[in-house]
Amino acid sequence: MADAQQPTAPVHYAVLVNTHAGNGNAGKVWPTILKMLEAAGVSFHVYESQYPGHTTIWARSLTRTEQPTADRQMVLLVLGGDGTLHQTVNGVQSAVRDNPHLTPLPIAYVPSGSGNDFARAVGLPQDPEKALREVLAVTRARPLDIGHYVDHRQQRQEYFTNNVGIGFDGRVVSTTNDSRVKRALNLIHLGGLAYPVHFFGALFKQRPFAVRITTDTGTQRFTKACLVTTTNHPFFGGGVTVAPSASMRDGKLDLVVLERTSALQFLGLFALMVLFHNHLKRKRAHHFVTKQLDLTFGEPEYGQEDGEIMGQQIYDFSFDVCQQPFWLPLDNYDQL
Ligand SMILES: Nc1ncnc2c1ncn2[C@@H]1O[C@H](COP(=O)(O)OP(=O)(O)OP(=O)(O)O)[C@@H](O)[C@H]1O
Repeated sequence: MADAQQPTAPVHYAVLVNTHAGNGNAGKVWPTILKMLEAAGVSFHVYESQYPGHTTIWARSLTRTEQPTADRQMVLLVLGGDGTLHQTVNGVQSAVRDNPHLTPLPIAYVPSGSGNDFARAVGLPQDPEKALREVLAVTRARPLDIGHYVDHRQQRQEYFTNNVGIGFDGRVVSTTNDSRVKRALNLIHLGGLAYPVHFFGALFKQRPFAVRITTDTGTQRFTKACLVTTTNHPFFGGGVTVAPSASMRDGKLDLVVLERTSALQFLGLFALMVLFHNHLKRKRAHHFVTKQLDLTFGEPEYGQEDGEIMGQQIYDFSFDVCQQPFWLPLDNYDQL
């Protein structure tokens, strides 16, 4: 893949802030980040998210109106979690899809969510202040893979930086983000415990299901699938290594299918994934690396994309890969 060298026009940052990310953590670090931006003397403007989905609208409109010129390179600097980054990528890419003459604006990122899997995948510090210092030293954008899917039933399409999970991880995310337990734990600053609580709930509630999978090499049908995750990089669920060898530069997506014969067997497989990352060697685990992918489910299942709820529905998706320029300190670019 070509390394997109950018013109060295002066950078202007559009800072897209979601103070609600990370159970409010982003709101706490934002005053410090703002002071650091002012102290660095960089040119910037702040766009604060007022409601879920607002960041997509900002990113889409900025991509249309702030195309790079010889005098100015606009960079979208995201302060939030994986969900906020997801919204930003969708704003940029949907604008370019509607008007292919547009250049996608590069995205910089200061992680302040609860999972921060994208930051982990690209080797960006999890500490927002450290990440900002590194981001401000970046001088050019470089492309990385992002996933794209078409939802045939709902007739819509979407982009993702991390993964789309249908089945077990979809259920954990959906029940956690939707739950009274999480709101109660948030009040006593223990929101992080909500995931383990719902993990064990999902372990007993998630029944095996059928899925038909078509990859570059053919079609296969599974009848006892429990987790069907299409991923752009190794991590999901806040640092769990679902696909250890997944690359953001190979122009391909990794698909991991875990089958379930009993709650105990699935728990064992999941434990291997969390502790030793060697789950893909087991008989009930299946791994595909593919440029294109069709997933067709027979029954309603829960889904998540980049840690955001997709709802419970009968999924019929086609996936492929495209590129997004990122304004990040990618010292490890060749290894991604
Ligand atoms: N003004 C707002 N009010 C309420 N929610 C918002 C607002 N703006 C954005 N959101 C929502 O905040 C949610 C959380 O954001 P995000 O995913 O970035 O953080 P996170 O879930 O803590 O991080 P991670 O995905 O890394 O675990 C998203 O679902 C987004 O839609």
